[in-house]
Amino acid sequence: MKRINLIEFLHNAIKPYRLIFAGVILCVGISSLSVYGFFWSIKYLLDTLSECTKDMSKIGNAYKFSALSISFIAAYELSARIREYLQLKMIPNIKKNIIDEVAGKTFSYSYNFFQNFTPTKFVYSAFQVSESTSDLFVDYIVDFLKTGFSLTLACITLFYVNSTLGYLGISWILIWMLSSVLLSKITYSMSYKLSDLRSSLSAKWTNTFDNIDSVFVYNGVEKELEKNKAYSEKVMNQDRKLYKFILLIFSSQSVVTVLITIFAFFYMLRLFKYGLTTPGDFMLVGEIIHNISHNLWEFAQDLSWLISDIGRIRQGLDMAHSDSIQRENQIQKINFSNYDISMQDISFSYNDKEVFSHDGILKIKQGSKIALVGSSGSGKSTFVRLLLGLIYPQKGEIFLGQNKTSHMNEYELRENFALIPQDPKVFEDTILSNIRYGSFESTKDEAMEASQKAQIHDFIMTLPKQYETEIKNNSLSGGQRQRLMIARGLLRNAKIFIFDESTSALDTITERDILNAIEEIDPSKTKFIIAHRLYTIKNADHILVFDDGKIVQQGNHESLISKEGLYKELYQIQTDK
Ligand SMILES: Nc1ncnc2c1ncn2[C@@H]1O[C@H](COP(=O)(O)OP(=O)(O)OP(=O)(O)O)[C@@H](O)[C@H]1O
Repeated sequence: MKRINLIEFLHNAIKPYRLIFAGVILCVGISSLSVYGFFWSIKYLLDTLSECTKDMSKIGNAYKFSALSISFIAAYELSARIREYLQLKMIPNIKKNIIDEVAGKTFSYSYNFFQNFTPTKFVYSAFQVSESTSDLFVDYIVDFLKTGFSLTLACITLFYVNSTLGYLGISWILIWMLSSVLLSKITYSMSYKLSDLRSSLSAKWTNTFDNIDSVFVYNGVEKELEKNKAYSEKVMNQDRKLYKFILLIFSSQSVVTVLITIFAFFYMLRLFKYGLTTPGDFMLVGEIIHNISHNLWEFAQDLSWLISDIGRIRQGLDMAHSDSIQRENQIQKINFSNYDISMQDISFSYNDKEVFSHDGILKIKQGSKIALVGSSGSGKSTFVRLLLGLIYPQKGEIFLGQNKTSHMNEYELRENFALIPQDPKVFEDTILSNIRYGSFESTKDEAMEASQKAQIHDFIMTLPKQYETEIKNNSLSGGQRQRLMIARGLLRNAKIFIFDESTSALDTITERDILNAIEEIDPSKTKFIIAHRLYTIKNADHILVFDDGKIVQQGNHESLISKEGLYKELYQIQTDK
């Protein structure tokens, strides 16, 4: 697993805006120079005014320095506003791109990743990455640049006034920065942990809401509140720890600032006493000390928040990259003369625990109707996921036509399938969009035809906006969702249909009608039907009986019922014969 490189990630985010970013840097430089230009012109104004107390003929110079001071203020304001305008052109776009990039990366993960992840934790972390990354650009990069320019100019000015003060300034800045950087390592690990705790807390809340029926029916509100409170306390403690630490750093830095200010003022007074400084120099040094102190504070604060943000970004990126199974096979050109399926010496395991295997060759002819039966957890869905290329066997090969599925492009492989899942969920969109998900190019008439076959059309026509009605999972019954999925599947021009327990939530009459609709699907299409109710698959061409991750029996209904075995046992239990 390759960790996402943070620097590369930030560099990619800023790359398209190089020119604007260069403009921002230029504006920051002009602003800093204007501030110091202002300080210098005020120094000369002050010195000229003090000479004017003796000789009024120099008042013309005072006007010149006043005009210069005003120009520096104007230059500062102008460059600051241009910088903000440039940031406006850049920041919202960077934020959007980062959200898009995180979303795009998500879909490159394997199906296994989605089976095991917690959506809220992921979404929370992804948004943290986006927000924190844009903060990096808005607040920190610009602020650090400002601080860098300002402190450099401050040191140059101090050296010009007095070299002792210059060395004092440099030492102060270096010690402060070094200690801030060293201490920030501790802040970083604290922030990383805090971000992880926060995203886990939101995942806990979602889990509670996912179980809302049980929470209400089993009077679990108190228990849920308690559970979540325990977690929010953990978050609070970690938060407090971080704040305490930052306060400690800042307090020690405050002491240093006061000591240095005392020294600088007494030292300047001494120089003044011996006529070595002018009132203008005094004002200049006072301004610079104030400026250095202000900039160092900004630096320390920015650094602590920057480190917190980097902790958040790192945690989000690590989480987004916790994928483990990736395909390494070469993608090859595909070629179909038929859509027969075959498997050879297959074995698939989750975390080293084998959940499906088949020794030897299993062949399924194009156009056959295959039933998969067996108890819960026996491996039927795993078998289907292997066919769909959602997971890949650690051992053995699956062929579609003459092509190894592991060597096929995933999109090209899945184009051949329509899946009607066991636990249907809808997109929060219109009914029509949900059905047309089966084929984005299909027309409304085709979607309506599929809905009729799936026995859902009449229901749709009773809705206020019919096919344009917006739906949510909770606004449809389980059976309605199942029929919607069947319509979606029928709309796809697939070669292989997989019906995973797709009539389990339907009443007997609707179930019969749907089974008839399945019968009517083009006979050249292969159909897999996973069913617990064996009467629904009696007329299948071939029945595969699963037990404990293996196909333990196969044949048609008559042949299976005529011999002792799991199928006969299950059939007898269900029919009471
Ligand atoms: N993501 C996963 N991680 C670990 N084990 C898994 C995962 N998904 C499924 N399993 C395990 O694989 C085994 C086979 O599961 P599978 O879903 O294929 O069974 P099934 O026959 O389809 O069951 P059902 O009829 O209840 O849907 C089970 O023991 C299950 O616990």
